[in-house]
Amino acid sequence: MSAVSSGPGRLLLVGGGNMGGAMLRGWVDFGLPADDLHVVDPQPGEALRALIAEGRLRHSTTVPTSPFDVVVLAVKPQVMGDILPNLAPALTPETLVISVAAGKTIAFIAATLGERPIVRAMPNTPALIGRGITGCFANPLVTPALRDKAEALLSASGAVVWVEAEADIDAVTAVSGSGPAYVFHLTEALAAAGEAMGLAPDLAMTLARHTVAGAGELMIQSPEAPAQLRRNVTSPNGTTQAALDVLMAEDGLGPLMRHAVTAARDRARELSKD
Ligand SMILES: NC(=O)C1=CN([C@@H]2O[C@H](COP(=O)(O)OP(=O)(O)OC[C@H]3O[C@@H](n4cnc5c(N)ncnc54)[C@H](O)[C@@H]3O)[C@@H](O)[C@H]2O)C=CC1
Ligand SMILES: O=C(O)[C@@H]1CCC=N1
Repeated sequence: MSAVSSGPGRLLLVGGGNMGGAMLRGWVDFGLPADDLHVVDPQPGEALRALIAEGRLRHSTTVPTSPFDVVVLAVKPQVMGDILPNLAPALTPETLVISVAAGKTIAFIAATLGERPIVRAMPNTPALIGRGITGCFANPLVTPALRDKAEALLSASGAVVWVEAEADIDAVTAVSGSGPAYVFHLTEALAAAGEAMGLAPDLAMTLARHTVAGAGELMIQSPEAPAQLRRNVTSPNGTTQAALDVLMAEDGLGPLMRHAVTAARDRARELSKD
């Protein structure tokens, strides 16, 4: 994190919504000075409005005319095409562009912004509490120093991993970019199952939330693999085994998850064509 504290230079974030806002929180908490952090968003949401009110960053509704060292694109993929032509005043040939937009390729971005250092990054919303993970791909114009800068910035949101093939970003999107939603839905489904067995809704949700959160934390803190942690819960012929016989059946969670994650990956591929 020292690179962020010592300054990545001037950073422009385009789009301070759910994802941009979550990354912003990490940059603010890690001490990026307000004068070096500028957000363009014509309709700032609640989180961004709070940071603006606290004086933690600069904000405008259009792209500023001064150049930036790093420009992070966090608008919806569908509006990327409208945004890119407006960015010229904020760019120098050395500006590092980081895009978190699902599906939008480096070639798509370079077609408007020109050949330049570009990183495609796929973060996730646990970034809001510094517990995200970001998968990244850098084009060949990203020097080792720029890669370090990107990694320092993105690690303000949690872990950072790099992939060697740009196409893998679509799979990263499907696994970890969208992944928090699967876990939240699992929590909803677990609570609903408890409710269906007669537990009060609040109690069922409390049990489900703490179970998912506790199991998640255990997976991070324990040296044991998830499969072993699962075995540790499963007494032979006990209650867990009865449930896992359903979840691990041929038509259980495994194929369903593969089906769902493949749908997300395929949608990322489609977004590249919009
Ligand atoms: N939400 C998530 O969990 C993740 C989202 N992403 C990517 O992040 C990007 C943003 O997604 P969200 O934050 O979920 O969407 P969002 O709708 O919450 O945020 C988008 C923001 O862009 C702003 N905006 C719209 N037009 C603009 C313009 N012309 N100039 C500047 N800002 C503009 C909106 O006012 C809004 O605040 C997408 O490309 C998505 O694929 C990536 C990883 C995870
Ligand atoms: O749903 C989406 O398209 C974005 C990308 C990953 C998470 N949210």
